[in-house]
Amino acid sequence: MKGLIADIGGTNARFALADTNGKVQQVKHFPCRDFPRLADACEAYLTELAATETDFVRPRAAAIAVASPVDSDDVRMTNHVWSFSIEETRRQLQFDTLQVINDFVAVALGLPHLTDDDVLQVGSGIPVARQPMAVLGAGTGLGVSAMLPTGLGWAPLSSEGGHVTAPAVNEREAAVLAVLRGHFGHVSAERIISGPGLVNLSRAIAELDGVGIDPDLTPADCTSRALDQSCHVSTEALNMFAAILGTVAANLAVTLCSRGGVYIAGGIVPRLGDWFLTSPFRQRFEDKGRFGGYLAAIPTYVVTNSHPAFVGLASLVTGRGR
Ligand SMILES: Nc1ncnc2c1ncn2[C@@H]1O[C@H](COP(=O)(O)OP(=O)(O)OP(=O)(O)O)[C@@H](O)[C@H]1O
Repeated sequence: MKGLIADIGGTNARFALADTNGKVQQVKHFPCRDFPRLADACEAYLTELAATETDFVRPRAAAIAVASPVDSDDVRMTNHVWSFSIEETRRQLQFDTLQVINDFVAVALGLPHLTDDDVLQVGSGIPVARQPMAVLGAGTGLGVSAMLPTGLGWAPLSSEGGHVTAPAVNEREAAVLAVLRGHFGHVSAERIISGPGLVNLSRAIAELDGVGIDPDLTPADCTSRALDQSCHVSTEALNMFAAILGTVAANLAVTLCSRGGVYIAGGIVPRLGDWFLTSPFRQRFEDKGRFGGYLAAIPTYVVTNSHPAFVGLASLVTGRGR
């Protein structure tokens, strides 16, 4: 029987079915804000499937990834208003089993299953087998995780690493961070490396330069204006986003000794296409003083598979985890 899998971010709820071989089918996206509760969004997906599939059988098992810490039955989304009890949701949706994990733990679980078709390498470096693999991804927030080798196979790392303090590597970044500190107090990496972070960067740069900025600027506006080079502020914001992502990724790599590679997922970087390959990201990744050579040997990849969390969730719901 197929299992239900879902990846719930701060903006989007994505659902699918996984068959017994881990094949992902019937992918559908819903905006989180259209539903009062997670259970309502799940029910809407199942109702849609029941209406369109002639041989539809309601799944008995589900694995759901959420963009928040999962350390008890009570789950509260970090970047959305939903909160829910896992057990109550299981009963409401009539599942025999409901596993709920952090969304980047799900992405990490999928890393050993990714193929060359699912990733695009940025810069040089060669992965070392059976060494930690790190992943971070900018979307509504900044997710972080890793797969760690153990004597019994791979183990995913639970992490709230998106909330580390944002690093500044030069005077200009320090000036931008000082502006943001004035607004937020503590400036986490997520305040910069995320969709809202792109807007924060643009506002801070405009404030420093004393120039006006579109009050309704969205993250997508910022990237499109940077990519078509129609706005200096957006161009600098996107370059700074890529550079600071490089520093945060390298900090993670040296912290975990992730010689198996560093993977960049999330909804933003894969949309940047070839621009990201020539962005300041990789140069900044290697810019680590005495550890520059260590980092130059570590490969970095953009995850181009559009649903990497589903790869991990499918392995979980079908019991095929490694
Ligand atoms: N073309 C784009 N350029 C930059 N940012 C974008 C673009 N399109 C969407 N975004 C931003 O990406 C964010 C949504 O990211 P994503 O698609 O990963 O959603 P999510 O899974 O709900 O997020 P998360 O898992 O981080 O909570 C929003 O902040 C949105 O404004």
